[in-house]
Amino acid sequence: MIYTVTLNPAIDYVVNVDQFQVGEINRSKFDYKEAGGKGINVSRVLNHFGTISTALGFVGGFTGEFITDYLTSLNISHDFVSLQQDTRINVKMKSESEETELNGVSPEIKESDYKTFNSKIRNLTAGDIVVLAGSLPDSLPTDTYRDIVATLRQQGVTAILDSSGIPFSEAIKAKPAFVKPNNHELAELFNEKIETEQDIVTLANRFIKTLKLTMY
Ligand SMILES: O=P(O)(O)OC[C@@]1(O)O[C@H](CO)[C@@H](O)[C@@H]1O
Repeated sequence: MIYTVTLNPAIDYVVNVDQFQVGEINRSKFDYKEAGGKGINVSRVLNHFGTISTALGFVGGFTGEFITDYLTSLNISHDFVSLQQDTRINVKMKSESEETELNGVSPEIKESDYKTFNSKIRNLTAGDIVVLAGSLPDSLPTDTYRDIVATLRQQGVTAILDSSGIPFSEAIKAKPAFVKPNNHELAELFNEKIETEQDIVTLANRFIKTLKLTMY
């Protein structure tokens, strides 16, 4: 069975304006809301290609309800832990030439919430595949992905990771089966600048060599 984990999901509020102007009233010409967060997006794409997955993570409040209703309407199975505080709202402002994003504050994950989530992770078994994707909520420690990956590996579960910053550099120590750093994440990991395609290749090779991981 495939599972996706979105510890920090969001309602993505996508707003289209002609020319975004800072400090002015910008009027949307077309907008919509959808369930977002990188793990949920993986579940949506898998669903599009007819592959079943279950979305795990945390949702809360009316925004959390929007997310579960949205996934249910697409026939995507989900088993989130319910939080007291609202799931965040991320605003994606699309203008003619560029996109500006404003990602909201994550709700608090209490110790008891995390325990409930962790017991779901501990119930997974050999042969299962888990995609862990996106940022961590502020209330979770930066080694959270590392712990999850280590637990999954012990259980014979394949862990796939797409994250960034310290949570990513910590998690790769637990050796997930697959990772997918983009150019910014690679540069951040090695504290280097990427200016050319060759820089990407060089850092990617260094990454593969030093960490003995598979990269796509
Ligand atoms: O704040 P994070 O977790 O890094 O990213 C969250 C997010 O920006 O990533 C997805 C893909 O862009 C969106 O659906 C969502 O709003």
